[in-house]
Amino acid sequence: MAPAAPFNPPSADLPGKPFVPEWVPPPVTKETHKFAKLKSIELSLLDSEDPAVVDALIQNVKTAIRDDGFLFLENYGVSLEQLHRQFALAQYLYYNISDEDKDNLLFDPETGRWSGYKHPYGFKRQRGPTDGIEQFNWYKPDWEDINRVPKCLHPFMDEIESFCNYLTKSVNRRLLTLFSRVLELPDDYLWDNVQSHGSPTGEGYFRYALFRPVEKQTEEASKGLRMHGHTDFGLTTLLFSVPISCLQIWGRDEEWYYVPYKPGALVINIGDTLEIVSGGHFKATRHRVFKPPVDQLHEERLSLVLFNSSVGDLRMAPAAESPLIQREGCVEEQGVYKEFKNLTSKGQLVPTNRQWREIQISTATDPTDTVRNRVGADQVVIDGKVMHQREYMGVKVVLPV
Ligand SMILES: O=C(O)CCC(=O)C(=O)O
Ligand SMILES: [Fe+2]
Repeated sequence: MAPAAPFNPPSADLPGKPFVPEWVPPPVTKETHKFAKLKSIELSLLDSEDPAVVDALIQNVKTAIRDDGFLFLENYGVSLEQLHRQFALAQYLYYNISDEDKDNLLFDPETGRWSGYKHPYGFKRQRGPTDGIEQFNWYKPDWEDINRVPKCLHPFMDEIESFCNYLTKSVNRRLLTLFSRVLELPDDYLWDNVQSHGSPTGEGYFRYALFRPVEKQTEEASKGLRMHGHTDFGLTTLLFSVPISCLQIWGRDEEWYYVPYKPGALVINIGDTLEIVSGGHFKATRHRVFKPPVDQLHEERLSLVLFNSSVGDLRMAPAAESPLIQREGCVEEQGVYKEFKNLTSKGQLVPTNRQWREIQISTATDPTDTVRNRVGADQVVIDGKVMHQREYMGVKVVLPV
């Protein structure tokens, strides 16, 4: 393939841009116990003129996503300095956002759209117990109307928008090429038929999140959980590897493992859509956010995330044209693909992508909710393990706690 152009953002020093203090990565944990060993993929190898190199790359991707459902992505075209500038902007946001913007731009997740500012009092618009998580999320309307963005970020929207355009239209597009090739489909199959378009994040969204250390009361109520075990509902999620270790991944041995810090790397999650479109060959990544190891308990954690979403009106189904699926059939051992297949085989319509996304956002529960998070309410015991069980539009979702 023609070599992909590296990220070339607008300058940080244009006239009128306020000074933004550097982001200094906090110290890495000394803890090594219960850390995952993730496979790492170099995206730049897709440009190689040697077909053997490209074949080996596709094989590596295939193994990583079929075995683990997650991988590290490196050499994708954004330098560490460019990335740290985005973390500096996220940090700047939380030092400078006004109370007026916090009120005016407050999210309303009950609409199914997690757009705007999330206060640190839980996942509902009304304030609940403190969870210490602040977020700003850009959806399509937030890209189109500057008044939906905190004022302190207005001078930097050129950089933020160009970052998201690069992540979506270069990094994610190349990533989808790798996945299309694993399915033995044309390079742009997933990009053209499944990925949503029309804004810097399509119908997906981009997030600047800040996790502050929590009080004892919050920690006790949530048992250290900051976000429930879940799978992302979209196509792929691009998470930036961060020094404060809170993100955990559910291993094949049914234990949680922290994702280690790899400076500059992206952690790639497979979303529900990709599990379904691949007929279960790719597993949606089961992950959660948990308190960090003891030596990081008092640190603030910034997290930047790009959620790539499939076309909203699409009813997800396996890509029947995939030679891999035709040859090997679908893989039904677990997960959302199996549940969708059950519905289809009963002659029922599966949710559209937008419905699937919006129902989960609008009914999200808090890790601090001691009424919902117990056996008999949202939890069940399966084979001696406590699992979180929800049902969305007739689709049962069972996830590790
Ligand atoms: O902040 C993180 O590392 C993960 C967040 C996450 O999983 C999500 O928002 O879906
Ligand atoms: Fe997630």
